[in-house]
Amino acid sequence: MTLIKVCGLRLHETIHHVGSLPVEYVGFVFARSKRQVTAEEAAELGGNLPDTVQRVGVFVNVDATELKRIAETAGLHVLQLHGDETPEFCERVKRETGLAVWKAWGVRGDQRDEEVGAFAGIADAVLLDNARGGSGVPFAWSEIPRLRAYLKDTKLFIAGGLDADNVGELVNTYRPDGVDVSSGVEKVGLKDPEKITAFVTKVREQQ
Ligand SMILES: O=C(O)c1ccccc1NCC(=O)[C@H](O)[C@H](O)COP(=O)(O)O
Repeated sequence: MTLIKVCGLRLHETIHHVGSLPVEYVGFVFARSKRQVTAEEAAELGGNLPDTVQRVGVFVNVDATELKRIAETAGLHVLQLHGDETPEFCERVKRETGLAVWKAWGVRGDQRDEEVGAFAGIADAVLLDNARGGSGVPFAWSEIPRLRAYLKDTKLFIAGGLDADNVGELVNTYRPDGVDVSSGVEKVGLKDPEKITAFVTKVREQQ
């Protein structure tokens, strides 16, 4: 089964809707973004989710002490690190928080793509994304098999410009462990319940 994460949630109505769907993860963005929430807001929003849905915090280059503080306040299960965090930092944060750590990797970003292999066996998952998080733009999916080979058994999530129209092809062709969506389930900057349902339905149809 393909795991599904819906990211960038900010409103109670959307949380209720996502909580009623077969979705495994919701993401709260703590990085500077139009989707940014505070730890307190995330705690309140996340408190309305069923226990089956794990809460993922999205961070860019935040120090370990602040990560811990936000994770505890917001009740996070997973830390998604979207900046220049090293494998050593991921390992330390995992040890100190006891939480799962996902490393986001901007395909064809500042680092050589081969370096993603350094996170294999350290991060609980690697999330391949466009060079900039939350951009709504896909990267070249033809890169997926090559990058996956560096990751060995580490879980692979795909993000970046996914929507109900293209996720079926992605899942069918590349069989990632999980998919992550944000812009593709929005309408005029807000999460759209119909688009979220269409996305989840499309992913589940591929099983
Ligand atoms: O969503 C943001 O605004 C954001 C800002 C800074 C760093 C990461 C961010 N999002 C991370 C995510 O997990 C998104 O779901 C992922 O990048 C996919 O976004 P999209 O292309 O909009 O579907």
